Amino acid sequence: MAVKICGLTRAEQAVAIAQMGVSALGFICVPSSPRYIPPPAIAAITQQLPETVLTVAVVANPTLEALDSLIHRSNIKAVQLHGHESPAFCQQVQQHYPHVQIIKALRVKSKDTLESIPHYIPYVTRLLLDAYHPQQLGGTGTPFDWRLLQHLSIACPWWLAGGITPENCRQAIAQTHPHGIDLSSGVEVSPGIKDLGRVAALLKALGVDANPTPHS
Ligand SMILES: O=C(O)c1ccccc1N[C@@H]1O[C@H](COP(=O)(O)O)[C@@H](O)[C@H]1O
Repeated sequence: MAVKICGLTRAEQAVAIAQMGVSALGFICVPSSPRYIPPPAIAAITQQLPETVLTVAVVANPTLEALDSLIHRSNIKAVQLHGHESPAFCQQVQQHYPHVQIIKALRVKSKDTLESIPHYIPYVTRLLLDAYHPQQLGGTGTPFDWRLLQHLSIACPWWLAGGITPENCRQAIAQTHPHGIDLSSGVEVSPGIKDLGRVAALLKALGVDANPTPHS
């Protein structure tokens, strides 16, 4: 089970959370977010992380030029497209950056959202199914109706997001069977500041072992 903790803004927290055994760390590059962190600050953090951690830049409706600048300045391994990006745009990103993993987030409003999934599959590394909120792109702290995923077979790796917490993570996984989970506000003290005790509680609930020590 992959575990991504998103919305990091502090190097010491990113390093500590990586050492706790998470698979991926996310950095919000959407300027309107209270968790926004600029690309040079991301680069300063990612260079301190173990190679094994997937570093993810979260963007919304970027141009290819903006993505180019972000990828070169932030030293990340994956982009999370969290806006209204089309399958054709994902294909362009894939062609331009074959070495960068593509995570396409779909904000699940109804069953109709899920009908677009097959169109994205050829162009993404994995999908992320997050909650829909009319005013917020992400980091809402609200789960969507997981029953919408019942009887749905998704033919590519996918992660579940939206309101996951240490308390509900096991139920979320049991009900939806994702390949990974992604949390932000459920393990936070305040936007961008993580609660390491809650991250530890999450990993304990999931039975994830801390990394061995080479990076400590
Ligand atoms: O966290 C944000 O501020 C944010 C802003 C813009 C796009 C995505 C954002 N966060 C993503 O939201 C989900 C889940 O968050 P939560 O656990 O419900 O708080 C996660 O994928 C973040 O990458």
